[in-house]
Amino acid sequence: MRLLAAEQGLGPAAAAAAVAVSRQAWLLPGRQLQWAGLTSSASRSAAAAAAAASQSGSTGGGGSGSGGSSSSSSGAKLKAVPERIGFIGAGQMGEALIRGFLKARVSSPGKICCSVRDFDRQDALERIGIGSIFGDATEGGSEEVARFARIIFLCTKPQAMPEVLEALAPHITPDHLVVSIAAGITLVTLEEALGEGARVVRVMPNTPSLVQSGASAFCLGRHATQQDGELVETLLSSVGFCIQVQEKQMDAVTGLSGSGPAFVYLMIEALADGGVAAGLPRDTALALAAKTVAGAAQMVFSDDETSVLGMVHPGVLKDRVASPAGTTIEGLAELESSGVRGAFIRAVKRAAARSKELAG
Ligand SMILES: NC(=O)C1=CN([C@@H]2O[C@H](COP(=O)(O)OP(=O)(O)OC[C@H]3O[C@@H](n4cnc5c(N)ncnc54)[C@H](O)[C@@H]3O)[C@@H](O)[C@H]2O)C=CC1
Ligand SMILES: O=C(O)[C@@H]1CCC=N1
Repeated sequence: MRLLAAEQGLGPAAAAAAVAVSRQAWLLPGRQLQWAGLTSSASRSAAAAAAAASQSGSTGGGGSGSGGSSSSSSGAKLKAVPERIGFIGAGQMGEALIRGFLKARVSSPGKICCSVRDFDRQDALERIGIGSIFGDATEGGSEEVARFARIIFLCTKPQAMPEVLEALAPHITPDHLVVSIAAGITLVTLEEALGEGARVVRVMPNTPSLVQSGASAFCLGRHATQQDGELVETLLSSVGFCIQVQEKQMDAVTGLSGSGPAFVYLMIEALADGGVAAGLPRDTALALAAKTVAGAAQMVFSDDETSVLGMVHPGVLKDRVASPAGTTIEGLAELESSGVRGAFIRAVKRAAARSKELAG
């Protein structure tokens, strides 16, 4: 059994560092995950997640420097990506990624271009310093993006993808890497639309990427190289946790971590409502609710004698909160009798099923 840092006579800072080191040792790169369905790169990503959680709030700093290295959300040094990056569509998720990349300094405004359809998007991008803003992707924008950038993120709605892919296809060369974040749109659809040999990666990010706390999964197309995978991993790791999965798992990822932030916001809102109902002012209730959710999530990545792969089972943590004949068990009983557990399971399954439907 490992000695706790405190038992070794270390102060709080050294103790924290020792815990981080022991966690990293537990999650050494290359350590094989035992869980089914996760690829080997998952072990690197799980280590990043554990480290990220142990350093909550660390973001790699603001600003928009270029070149050199940057910090991932885990605090690890990342190389800034030298390739120019294009975005086709920059709404909620596209802008979250752009802002996240800039905050992490993995790219810089001069190395990013966007094709946008609306004036409000153009204004929003200009405000964060993006200078190369082209028009609608179906009206010349995609050609300009392909000329400017070697990595092209497709960030339009799935329903808009057929026309976007059709407009982009003639301009894709073997030098381009195309990264789609569209829910449901499969690698085969992307590859067939973009033409033989197109290097494609399918990603499912989520909006907390904006604050370097994203959770993303990706899978590689037939012609994407290992370097392409590493490049995408570098970009996604700069804005949070990232894991490589098999494509057949992407709908489940979409239902869980893609849509999941909305489910959690609903939970935070409801918790805050409960606080108000119990007598708290709204702002106090909301702050307590959100901090409770963030802290509870962080605890899953804490290191103790029960942790596996840097994670403590939430059931163990739940039991530690609930005192015999106390307050928590009363609340838990209410949640269970209301079917909340089943509701979350069904919500993820339904969102995953919708992702599959979007494939067409
Ligand atoms: N919102 C989220 O939390 C997540 C979204 N996604 C995926 O990201 C994609 C975008 O979703 P959102 O950002 O939520 O949608 P959004 O509607 O906020 O953004 C899409 C943007 O694409 C633009 N657009 C549409 N057609 C265009 C064209 N021909 N040329 C240039 N721009 C065009 C729209 O004007 C809009 O600004 C979707 O495919 C979705 O499945 C993936 C993960 C999470
Ligand atoms: O709601 C949607 O369809 C997108 C995909 C995942 C999150 N938002």
